[in-house]
Amino acid sequence: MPERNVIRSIMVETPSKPGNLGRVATAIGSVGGDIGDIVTVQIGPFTTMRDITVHCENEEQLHAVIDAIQCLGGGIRVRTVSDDVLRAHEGGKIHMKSKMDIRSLADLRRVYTPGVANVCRVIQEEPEKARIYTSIGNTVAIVTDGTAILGLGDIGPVAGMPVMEGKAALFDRFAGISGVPILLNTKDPDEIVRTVKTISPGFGGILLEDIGSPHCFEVENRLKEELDIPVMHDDQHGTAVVTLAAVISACRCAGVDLKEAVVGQVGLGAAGLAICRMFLAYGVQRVHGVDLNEDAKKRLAAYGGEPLDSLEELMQTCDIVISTTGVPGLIKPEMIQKGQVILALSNPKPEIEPEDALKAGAGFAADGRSVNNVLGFPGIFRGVLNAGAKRITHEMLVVAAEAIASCTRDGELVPHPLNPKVHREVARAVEEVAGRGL
Ligand SMILES: NC(=O)c1ccc[n+]([C@@H]2O[C@H](COP(=O)([O-])OP(=O)(O)OC[C@H]3O[C@@H](n4cnc5c(N)ncnc54)[C@H](O)[C@@H]3O)[C@@H](O)[C@H]2O)c1
Ligand SMILES: O=C(O)C[C@H](O)C(=O)O
Ligand SMILES: [Mg+2]
Repeated sequence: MPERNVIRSIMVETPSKPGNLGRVATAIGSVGGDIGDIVTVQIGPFTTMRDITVHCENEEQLHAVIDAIQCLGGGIRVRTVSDDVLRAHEGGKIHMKSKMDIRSLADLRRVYTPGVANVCRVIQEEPEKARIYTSIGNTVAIVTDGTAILGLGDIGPVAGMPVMEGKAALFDRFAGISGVPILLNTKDPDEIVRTVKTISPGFGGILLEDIGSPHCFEVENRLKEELDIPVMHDDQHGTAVVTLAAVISACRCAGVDLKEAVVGQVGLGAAGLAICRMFLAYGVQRVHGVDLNEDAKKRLAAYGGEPLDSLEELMQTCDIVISTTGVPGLIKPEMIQKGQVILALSNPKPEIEPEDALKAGAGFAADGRSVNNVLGFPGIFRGVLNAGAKRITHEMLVVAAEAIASCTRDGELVPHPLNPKVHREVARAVEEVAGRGL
């Protein structure tokens, strides 16, 4: 089934006579459009208006759908075409809400002044009580400088805000954590570190998001060292955890020993280098990598991986290929070897569509929508916050990956993100390891 990323609401006017809706539906289907909801907005004596949600593979198909409806004639007309996803973002996706009801003067005095003053004094005397009497221990800052927003590149922090709001929504939905987007108007590592340290008292943890390489490595390392709350760069370690989980599942299905497999990483930026480090630390003997940037290849070599000269060579020599370049269509079907595992993880579009990779002979294939760090970061933070841990360790990341793999059903590479069990199991595994270290 081809992916249908273009979703639009088409307002169609038809004469109020039987059979017209059928003609419209047939026209949409005849050019490959997939119909979602149909809402009848208005039935008049002469004309009827319906809002039809149509899912298309691309913009060309959307235009073909519109033309097919317009060509029906007989008074059938497309009135408007609107973008549902854009509309759903109006006003943003998140909102800070009070947990306390404020209905009476007594409520007001308890929530706010003068009652609150005593709570402040309690925390002043015993600062660790902030964990009990404030939301700090359940709040994570989602920090970006906007330099590597998905695979869209350096589009700036404000343009990246929909992604940060999305991560906050996922934190809430899957782990009951308040995520607060923090947009930084600087790319300078010193300034990023200084700013995050300055705001850190208000947070139980820091999730760095879509901060580009190589400065993301320095920013994360320094913050980990200088803060006593957990810090994790999602694009590095969240991604590495989920990728390891997917590969564990693929190897289990294929009856292959992962540690003996040859792993090839295309793109050695934030996600790619962390994936290589994760596989090497897990005991995989041979991890190859390619990147356009020579410094990125040197970083791989410093961790014990083996840089290669070309994508073609990597595709010919590796059993498992993972790509995180942000370049759609980089991997061509003719490069795929029979039985290869292909994880093309770039968002919003992969280096090769999974169905094209499978058609070309891959044994397993997935893209960045299913093999996505949403399976990792909510549970990882739930686990460390529950345990009151000060840092996220490699062992915690490995048990998180194994927990994800343990929730994966036969024939799948990763579990569905809406399966609440996966986030619970990741949190449980991480909390257990974190608890041992305290
Ligand atoms: N599925 C997920 O959960 C997930 C998580 C993180 C990142 N990603 C995706 O991975 C991509 C990269 O993200 P990042 O944060 O690592 O970015 P990044 O900018 O840190 O890294 C991208 C790397 O790819 C290299 N590259 C670019 N074109 C290349 C080519 N033709 N051949 C080889 N190397 C090439 C760049 O030199 C760079 O080192 C993005 O599209 C992002 O959406 C997916
Ligand atoms: O945001 C996502 O969907 C995953 C990942 O963090 C990315 O940058 O692509
Ligand atoms: Mg990201």
